[in-house]
Amino acid sequence: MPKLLIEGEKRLEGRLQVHGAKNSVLPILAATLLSGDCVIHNCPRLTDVDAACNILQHLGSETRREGDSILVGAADSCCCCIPDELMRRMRSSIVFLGAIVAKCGHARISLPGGCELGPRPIDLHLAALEKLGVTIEEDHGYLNCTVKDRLRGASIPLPFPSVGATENIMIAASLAEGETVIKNAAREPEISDLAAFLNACGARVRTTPDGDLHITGVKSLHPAEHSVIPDRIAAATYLSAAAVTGGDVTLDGVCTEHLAAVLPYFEEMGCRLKTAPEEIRLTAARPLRAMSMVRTMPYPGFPTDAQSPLMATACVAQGSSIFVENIFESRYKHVPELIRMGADIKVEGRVALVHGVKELHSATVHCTDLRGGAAIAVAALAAAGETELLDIGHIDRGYENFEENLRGIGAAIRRVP
Ligand SMILES: CC(=O)N[C@H]1[C@@H](OP(=O)(O)OP(=O)(O)OC[C@H]2O[C@@H](n3ccc(=O)[nH]c3=O)[C@H](O)[C@@H]2O)O[C@H](CO)[C@@H](O)[C@@H]1O
Ligand SMILES: C=C(OP(=O)(O)O)C(=O)O
Repeated sequence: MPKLLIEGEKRLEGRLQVHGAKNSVLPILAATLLSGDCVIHNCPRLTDVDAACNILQHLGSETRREGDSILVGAADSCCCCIPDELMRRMRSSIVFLGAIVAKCGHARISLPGGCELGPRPIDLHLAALEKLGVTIEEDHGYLNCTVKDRLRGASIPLPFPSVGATENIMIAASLAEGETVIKNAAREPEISDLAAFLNACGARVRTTPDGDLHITGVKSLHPAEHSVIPDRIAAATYLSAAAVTGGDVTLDGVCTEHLAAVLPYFEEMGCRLKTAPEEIRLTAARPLRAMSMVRTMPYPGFPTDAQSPLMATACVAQGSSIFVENIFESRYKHVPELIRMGADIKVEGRVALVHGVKELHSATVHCTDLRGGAAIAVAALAAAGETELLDIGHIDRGYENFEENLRGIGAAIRRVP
């Protein structure tokens, strides 16, 4: 199994281009099933994106990569079934359900994979699709879904603004008869990006000032060309890497606005930020100062996906930082690995208390999940000695050219088979 070897204590300096957002490109690729013949630009090279293309191919669409673009051909006939092996490869496989039922009127899928962050039920997805007229029956780990006639628009109040459920409803409701209103819809930038793509294909999706999403169903969608937004979580990770190494790094191709909840924490740590709409320069303080409380919340709050990379920087900041994880029940799996590297962290339920230490040291550590793995790599960049990072397949799900990017700004990091 490949692993990363990271020799720490190298100051990061230079410029780095941030890739397109994993959490945008995946639902957009699912939605292409309804429009066909699309060109999607700024698609990162990630194993999750490969998985999405494999699902599209299995369903009957051709996909071809040209540079950072993916060309998706129209599926003449859709096979309507995603096998278990493909479903398990990522969380976003569930977002294909809304697309398949809208296109074919029936679907057979099993449960999705993705990072293990505690229970990740899909009850909100299924209840919403039922409201749109889908009948769902469980059959030995598979869901058999059927639509009588056509999907019908409905009022769908979400008890929690689930990102995936909002996406599934948006895609399915685009071809439903009549209007769908999603109350308490997720507001993440990736939701707006999916809406922009659907609208480019002829859908009618709009957000009202109170944050509700209104989707007026249309008869069919047409092909479109779309460019995916920058990955705000990759940006937050590379800023964390710059901060923890006392570095001076400029990120290109970002959307600063999407990072509004994250950037103030770097300033609190004493880092200087110079921002333009598509560029952020971080000049780190030495030593870093602890952060006040970081509470993860749905957008526009602090993103749960950025919790672990920021925690890695807090490990070497002077003073104590508090993290409160409000989105997932079990998103501190990286903590025992950081402790192996000398971090001082206590976890109680949703709260993690990080006492900054003077120095981290190298160790043999495992990626526990995607962002947890990236966080451990960030810590290793600051640690004395050479860290051996295992199970790096998690990192490949969400970071394009992770080690090349970091090496380009001065990190001593290499992948060994
Ligand atoms: C591929 C993708 O875009 N992944 C992101 C997406 O995941 P994902 O779409 O899975 O996240 P959700 O917003 O749906 O989940 C948030 C919370 O709602 C709960 N829930 C969700 C659905 C449901 O049917 N029932 C239910 O109880 C989940 O268990 C979790 O506790 O949003 C998360 C929250 O911003 C991010 O961390 C993930 O990176
Ligand atoms: C949790 C994440 O991904 P997924 O939902 O695909 O598991 C993530 O991107 O941090």
